[in-house]
Amino acid sequence: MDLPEEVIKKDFPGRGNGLVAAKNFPAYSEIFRKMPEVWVPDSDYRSRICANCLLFAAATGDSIQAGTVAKVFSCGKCRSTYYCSQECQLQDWKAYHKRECKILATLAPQVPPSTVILLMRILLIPGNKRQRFYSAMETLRSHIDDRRNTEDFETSVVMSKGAKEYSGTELTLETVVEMLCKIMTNSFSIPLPTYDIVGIMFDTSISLINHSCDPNAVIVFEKNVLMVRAVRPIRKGEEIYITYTDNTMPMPRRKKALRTQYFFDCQCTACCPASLRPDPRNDFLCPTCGTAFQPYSTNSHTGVQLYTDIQECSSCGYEFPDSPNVVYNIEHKIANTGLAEVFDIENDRMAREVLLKLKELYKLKTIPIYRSPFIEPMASLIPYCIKHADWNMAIGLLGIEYFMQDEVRSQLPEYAPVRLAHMMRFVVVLLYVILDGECSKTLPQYSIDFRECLWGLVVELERLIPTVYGENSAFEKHVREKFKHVMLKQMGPVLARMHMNSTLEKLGWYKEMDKIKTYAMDFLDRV
Ligand SMILES: C[S@@+](CC[C@H](N)C(=O)[O-])C[C@H]1O[C@@H](n2cnc3c(N)ncnc32)[C@H](O)[C@@H]1O
Repeated sequence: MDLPEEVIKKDFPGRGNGLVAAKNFPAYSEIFRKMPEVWVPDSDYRSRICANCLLFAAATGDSIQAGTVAKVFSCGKCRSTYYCSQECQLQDWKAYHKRECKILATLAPQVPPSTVILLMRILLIPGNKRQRFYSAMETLRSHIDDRRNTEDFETSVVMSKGAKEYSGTELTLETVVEMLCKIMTNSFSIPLPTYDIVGIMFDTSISLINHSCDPNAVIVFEKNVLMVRAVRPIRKGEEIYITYTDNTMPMPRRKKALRTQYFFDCQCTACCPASLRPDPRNDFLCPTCGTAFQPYSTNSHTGVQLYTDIQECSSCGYEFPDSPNVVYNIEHKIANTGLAEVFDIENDRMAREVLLKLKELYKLKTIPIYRSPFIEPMASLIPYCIKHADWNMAIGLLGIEYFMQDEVRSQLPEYAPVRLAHMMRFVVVLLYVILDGECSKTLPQYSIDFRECLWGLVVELERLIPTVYGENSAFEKHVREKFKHVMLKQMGPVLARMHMNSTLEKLGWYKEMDKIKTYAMDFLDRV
């Protein structure tokens, strides 16, 4: 394993190997960057992404959002691996594809799951390189014994059998299964700046980064280059942590997800009883005065959560009628809605159902809008609104996300990549609203100047992108180009230049955005 010189491998009791900083890193700085050792696009994106550089060949509808290449073409032999240029094709051919191409061609038109292709790529590594790679994999955790007791283990065995057979490896099935378990424990997904997950990657040094629900680092991608970036100042010798799970979930759900997927009980600063502190991700509210209270305490050694025995609101004295089961009952109501499991809105009926459930939950007044399970379902409704050109609802939901969820949620400082993705989506919707000539028809009673809002959001995005992706990233370039195009088209060159030289405050951007905020709050009351 070639460990970047900015980090040192260290063994930590209870969590195994981890990476520590070899020097001080200021907040927002890059810790290191590297190309992962192996990566594979996800099945859904295979024909829309360059398998080598991971540039996104966008359909017209997507093109506003993602960095674009003109188009991708498929490998003439297997017809299931796509590239944006011959150069990329050649690079991938030499690195991996020449050994897997025949196999994929035989399997066509079926394409194995991306995890199986990744496993095959590893099994097919030739000669000396293979020896080095396998010995770097040696110490990684597989959790194979934990996995044996899970429902999915049979599927893993079937996948391993497939990879063993296709690749013709001489390794035993048991070894291949263990390798797959290592991949499952140590691989990471590849997000675009828009937060679409387009692939899976595996790298023996990145795998060493441990988890915290209060991380000090984040992984982002610029094409096929991975960057580990500090989101807080990190001192020399301090361990580097990223987050493995949806970090917006409340503590019991995070713990459960980590236990099921990664087989450990999280004792980070956000989960540990000794350091348990107010955390908006966990908040419940007093239904009378709206004061937030912390519902959980935890015995993290056994992984058992204990609910705080709440009898009355410490602020207004409201006596909870269902004390001492207040928290349990709220949790029960959340579970009954099934909202926590909503990640995609598949059809109109589902959209209506989700809206109805959101409404019922909101009416209870005990769960804040910035907390799960409001976040995911609301975010999933946004693409649905875009698809149906329901701009009133889209702007209501985006306003809630921008003002009431992203700003309040802990762990989401303004430089969090997901916040940039949300801002980008806001920009896209405002663009549609303006370009469709829908401006005047959208929320006329609030007299919002959507051009002003769009302009301000783009300026904010431009300011924040370098903190997340570094200077001169493709994402920044893309936003700038898009922004210039819109500015020129919508305002004319003279006006556009005037805007560029003014501050957001002078432009009244905040005033216009405030109108969206007011609308979003009204929207909430009407949900
Ligand atoms: C991607 S690996 C990280 C490297 C790992 N520590 C190793 O030695 O191979 C993920 C595994 O590391 C362990 N791990 C990661 N973060 C942890 C944490 N905060 N506490 C305890 N174990 C952790 C878990 O066993 C998890 O399945």
